[in-house]
Amino acid sequence: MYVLETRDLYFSYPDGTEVLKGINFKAKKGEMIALLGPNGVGKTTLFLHFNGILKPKRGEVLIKGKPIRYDKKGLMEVRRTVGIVFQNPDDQIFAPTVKEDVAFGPLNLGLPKEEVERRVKEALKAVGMEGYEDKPPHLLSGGQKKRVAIAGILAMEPEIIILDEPTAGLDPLGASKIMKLLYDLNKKGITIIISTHDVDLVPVYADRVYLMYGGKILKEGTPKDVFSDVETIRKANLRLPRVAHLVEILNKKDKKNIKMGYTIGEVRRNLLEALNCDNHEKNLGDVR
Ligand SMILES: Nc1ncnc2c1ncn2[C@@H]1O[C@H](COP(=O)(O)OP(=O)(O)OP(=O)(O)O)[C@@H](O)[C@H]1O
Repeated sequence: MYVLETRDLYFSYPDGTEVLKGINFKAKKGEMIALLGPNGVGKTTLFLHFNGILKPKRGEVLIKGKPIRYDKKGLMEVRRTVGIVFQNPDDQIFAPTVKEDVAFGPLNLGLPKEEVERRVKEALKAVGMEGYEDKPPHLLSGGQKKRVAIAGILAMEPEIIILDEPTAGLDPLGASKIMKLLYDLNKKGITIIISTHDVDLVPVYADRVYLMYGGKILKEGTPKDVFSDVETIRKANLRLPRVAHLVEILNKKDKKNIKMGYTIGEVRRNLLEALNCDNHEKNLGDVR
């Protein structure tokens, strides 16, 4: 059984813009999935279907095998299981202080005060924002706001967290830190689904990739499955990860024969192999 599934999903906005054209998407418990696609292909629109904010024109969305019910009770149930972190934290954070903001969701669930306090404390700890409890969110940096938005969702203790372009607008260090945080949350068992057009980050963190273009899924599989189909990647106006592009150039232009890789770790290992370095295995550690 899948924790989240869409079957032949179609959606158009009221102005007639047809955005989703038959999307079949499946997430297994504990997976870290990247929905990869350039601007405007419908990633956000698809995500808004994952917890019932938008209702499909045709097809269905299933959470843990059950179709979403779009009445108040059904939507409450879905939102306990699936949390969404929007692209712009300002769309999500509105309370006067960080702790009130993170407490908002659990309070709405009607949980006792002590339980809310426990969840707020744990969520802020998980995102590394302890000590900011009384700070007004509008005084935080972009990266800190993103963390608070994630904490607000974590405090709901969802099984699935959907993040719309979690690294957008962050500097390289901030982006890596957010991805590391998501990686750690995923290792604790939370299913994570992110949308992104950052092709360098995807192979490092994702177990599986959906490549979206023109309201359709063009390809699905492991990062290796998806990125080895260079033609489809380019058709979707994306590119290979930089390190894979380097291997492509070395093989094509310099007539080398280096095994392809998609992360720095993989390419480093493959280059060392090609250079016949005999001691590389024990020095490499994590090949991501
Ligand atoms: N409320 C709306 N009414 C009409 N059209 C909309 C609305 N919201 C989005 N669209 C259109 O739907 C299409 C898909 O938008 P969406 O935001 O889902 O794409 P995206 O892949 O998330 O893009 P990005 O990577 O830029 O965030 C775009 O053509 C957009 O202009």
